[in-house]
Amino acid sequence: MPLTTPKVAVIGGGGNVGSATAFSLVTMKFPVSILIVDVDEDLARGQALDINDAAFLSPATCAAGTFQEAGQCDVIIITAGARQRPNEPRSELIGRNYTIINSIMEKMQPIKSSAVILMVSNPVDILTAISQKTSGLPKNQVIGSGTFLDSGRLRNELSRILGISPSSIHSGTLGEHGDSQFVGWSISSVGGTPLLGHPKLKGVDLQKLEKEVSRKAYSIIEAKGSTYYGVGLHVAHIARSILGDESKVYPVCNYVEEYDCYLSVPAIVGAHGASPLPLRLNEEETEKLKTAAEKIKSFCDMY
Ligand SMILES: NC(=O)C1=CN([C@@H]2O[C@H](COP(=O)(O)OP(=O)(O)OC[C@H]3O[C@@H](n4cnc5c(N)ncnc54)[C@H](O)[C@@H]3O)[C@@H](O)[C@H]2O)C=CC1
Ligand SMILES: CC(=O)C(=O)O
Repeated sequence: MPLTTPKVAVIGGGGNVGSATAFSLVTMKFPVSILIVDVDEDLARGQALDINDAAFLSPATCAAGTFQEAGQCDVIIITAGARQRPNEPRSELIGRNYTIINSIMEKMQPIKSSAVILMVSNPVDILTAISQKTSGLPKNQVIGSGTFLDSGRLRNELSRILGISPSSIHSGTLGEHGDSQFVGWSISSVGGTPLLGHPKLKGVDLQKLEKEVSRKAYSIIEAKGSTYYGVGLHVAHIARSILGDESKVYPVCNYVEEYDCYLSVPAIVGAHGASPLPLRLNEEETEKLKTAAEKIKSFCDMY
């Protein structure tokens, strides 16, 4: 346990995802000082006051702050920027969010050398890569929420089919937090047994299931305009694993040397940021991962 209370900044914390993340951190009941930063300072102040009312029942505290203060936090969560319109792919947000993310990186300088940046804004894989370059932090200290949320969605669906708790199903979505994401079926298991042999999966259209999981955000955005509760809690769990150096394994967007690219594969998440685990996918899935890496790299090359 650190001797001083760790500090987390949520940049864009005035918005839906940022405030849901800050609120989730408070409900997780560990000591943390949360700083809400937003270009809309009134909104940031209002969210901080509201969330701090909830923090009364938790060891966490929440206040509004500046970009400079955010640069000195232990974990810097970035949720600022535009969100998708109905039916819009995440990758189309790059034009709107590239400038925003660069301006945030500039305003935070000098960034604390041991800080971990946790990107959430979309397109998350591309913005993670870009913010690593502009922040000047080592590659392992800049990560994105990646496909952790998609993996949660997948495990919820599998839980419904199998009648097994989602936390006991080891399966995940990999690659891009976007339309090219895919399920690592060949490395999925339950109770130490390969998932694909499970009798309750017989007759289940796995391709359809995979598609529904990858389209879940579109369905939510169509119905209510944006997604935020699910991502907020997933991001809070990633932040806690970093702050507490918990070494949890999550499929986050992290730098994978083999592909010279940021993309989601299972990684150990701790105070150092993230380090990818060796991955043994089958041939077809390896091809899908390569395709995802090429797609992400081709976008990054344009910026
Ligand atoms: N990675 C993931 O799994 C998910 C990512 N997202 C992404 O999160 C981002 C935010 O979405 P929402 O919270 O729904 O949008 P929102 O519009 O509710 O909030 C965005 C916030 O960013 C602030 N902002 C804009 N420019 C800024 C700047 N230069 N500096 C500081 N703050 C700035 C705005 O004032 C606003 O408060 C979007 O890019 C969205 O696509 C959303 C859900 C899941
Ligand atoms: C919006 C988004 O990226 C999601 O909910 O997956």
